[in-house]
Amino acid sequence: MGPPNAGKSTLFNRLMCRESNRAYRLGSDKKKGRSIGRIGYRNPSKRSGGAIVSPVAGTTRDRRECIGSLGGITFRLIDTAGVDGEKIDVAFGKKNKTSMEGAMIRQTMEAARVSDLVLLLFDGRLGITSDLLETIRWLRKINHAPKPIDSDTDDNSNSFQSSNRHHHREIVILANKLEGDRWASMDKDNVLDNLAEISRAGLGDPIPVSAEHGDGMADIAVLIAKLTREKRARLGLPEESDSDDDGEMKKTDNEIKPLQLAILGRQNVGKSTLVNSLLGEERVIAGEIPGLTRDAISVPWYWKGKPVKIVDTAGIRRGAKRERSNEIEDLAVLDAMRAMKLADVAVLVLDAQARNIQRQELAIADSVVREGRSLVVAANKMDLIVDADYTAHDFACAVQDQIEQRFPMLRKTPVVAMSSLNGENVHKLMPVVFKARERWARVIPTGMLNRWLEEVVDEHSPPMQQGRPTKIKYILQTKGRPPTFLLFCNVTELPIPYLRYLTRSFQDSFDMFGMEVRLVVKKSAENPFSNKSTTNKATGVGGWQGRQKRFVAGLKRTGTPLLKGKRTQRKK
Ligand SMILES: Nc1nc2c(ncn2[C@@H]2O[C@H](COP(=O)(O)OP(=O)(O)OP(=O)(O)O)[C@@H](O)[C@H]2O)c(=O)[nH]1
Ligand SMILES: Nc1nc2c(ncn2[C@@H]2O[C@H](COP(=O)(O)OP(=O)(O)OP(=O)(O)O)[C@@H](O)[C@H]2O)c(=O)[nH]1
Repeated sequence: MGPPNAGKSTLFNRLMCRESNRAYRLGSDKKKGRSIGRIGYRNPSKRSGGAIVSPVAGTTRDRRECIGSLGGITFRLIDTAGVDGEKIDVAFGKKNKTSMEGAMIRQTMEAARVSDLVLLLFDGRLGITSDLLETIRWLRKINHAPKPIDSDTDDNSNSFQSSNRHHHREIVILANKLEGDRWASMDKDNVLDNLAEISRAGLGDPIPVSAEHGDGMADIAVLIAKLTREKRARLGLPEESDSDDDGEMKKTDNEIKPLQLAILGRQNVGKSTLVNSLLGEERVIAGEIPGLTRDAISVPWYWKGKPVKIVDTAGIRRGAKRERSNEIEDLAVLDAMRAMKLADVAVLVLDAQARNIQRQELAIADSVVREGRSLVVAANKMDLIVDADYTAHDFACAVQDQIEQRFPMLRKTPVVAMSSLNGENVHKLMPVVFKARERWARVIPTGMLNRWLEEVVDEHSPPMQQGRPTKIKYILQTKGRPPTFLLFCNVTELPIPYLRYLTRSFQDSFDMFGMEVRLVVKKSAENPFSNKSTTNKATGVGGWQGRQKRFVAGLKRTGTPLLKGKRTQRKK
């Protein structure tokens, strides 16, 4: 926490535990920049997955959370928006400001409320400013506010119930940007003049640190270790052993994997409003200013007892519409695309007032399926459609038609028409999302697949190639998420229209809409399971039955037996 531009996000990124925050375990930004496809961004920047860092004051808006780690201790880490005099006036009701200012301070206040330790950062090179002093006064006031039921016991639910238990938060002041010997060599008059004020606040001397260079992290580590020990003693927990936190992490790994849900769309279509409506609280900042959301905010949540990680993302404008020099917007789009790549299901939010799906939205839909994610469309702001002849159903059909024209494989993509602002039909979204994930991850029994193949080939056989009949002998699912199949044929390729026919028929038969169905053609002289000579003489198990057994066992074990096998062979 601290004034704008103090280096809070830089410190957040430094303390972020990349191991535990899997969302950030991808390769280099440069590499991902290439695969983003049509949406693209101009500046991959130096950042690799944390909060957006920029010299522009007021970059961070939402409260961003992750698991932090320092000195072997893991903890919940929160980045907040910069606090200045104006926002504090808003907080105390002295000034009526835009909903954005008010929402920013509410989010920051909530972060302070749920924390055991507040690291109050300021730019040590500037000395102590009036903004910092005001922030200190404000923090002292909220320091004695009730703390919610211990966040340790409530980490995943995100529902901070209030308790009457008063809790003292430790506030520590960090003088940032003092790398190397800057602190020792700087003229501290300005700082010392104001130290008395800080002392009066009972906050002790500032600790010189450099978030960018990592100086002073040992001091923060000692502080966190001390607080952790104290908290354990308070809660009556045994002394921490070295492996304790690792154990906790492993336990979390083994729990049911949450559904990763990314909320995507153009600016101002109502993504944040939808997230808040689903969560039933003002968790992210929503408002009429376009481009309000910047960081992709991931919120753990339970829907009907099922874990979900919902990610609100920045609105995506077409590259051409973005200002050339707007690095923050580029970074925000990059973050949104990263969230999409990690999602199981992506909800594309549209503004129903536009009547037609926009080119940019089609580009987002295209990126979602190219990345192998499952797509659901939310037609928002239906309350603003006053035309009685134009119903939610009409809109849903129009959207489906337009998507189909551009991307035939995306026909019948599920569309939910709703109004996030008044909550109408919002409850219909999550069942559709869960169904979409279930289908996307589905593994279809080989027998069922081959019966389907026989039927479709009987109905419409593949065209001859080079005067010879084309034979599709067998089909196997090599992978789910997205569904991927291997077609064993007597040719290396099947004509695209025929592949389309197979895909359409497959989608109709297995109800797999809103995702790419990947059909890979493999030339094979024989049906892979008809070779009886593979019988193991020792066990007597073999032929196609043995192969199929091993295949199914492999599929259960890894989900991608064939691809894995290939990879291993290459490595050798
Ligand atoms: N020299 C130096 N610069 C730093 C250090 N920490 C952060 N910065 C720079 O300060 C600028 C602001 O950093 P941010 O982390 O975005 O600051 P913030 O407090 O999150 O800013 P807001 O989002 O505006 O509240 C960036 O240009 C950083 O590179 C540091 O330790 N030393
Ligand atoms: N009438 C109406 N207004 C809505 C609805 N959903 C959102 N809004 C309004 O649309 C505006 C934008 O909402 P946000 O939720 O901030 O939109 P966003 O897509 O997150 O915007 P960015 O942060 O710019 O990407 C706000 O003024 C909302 O009140 C809706 O269902 N009906």
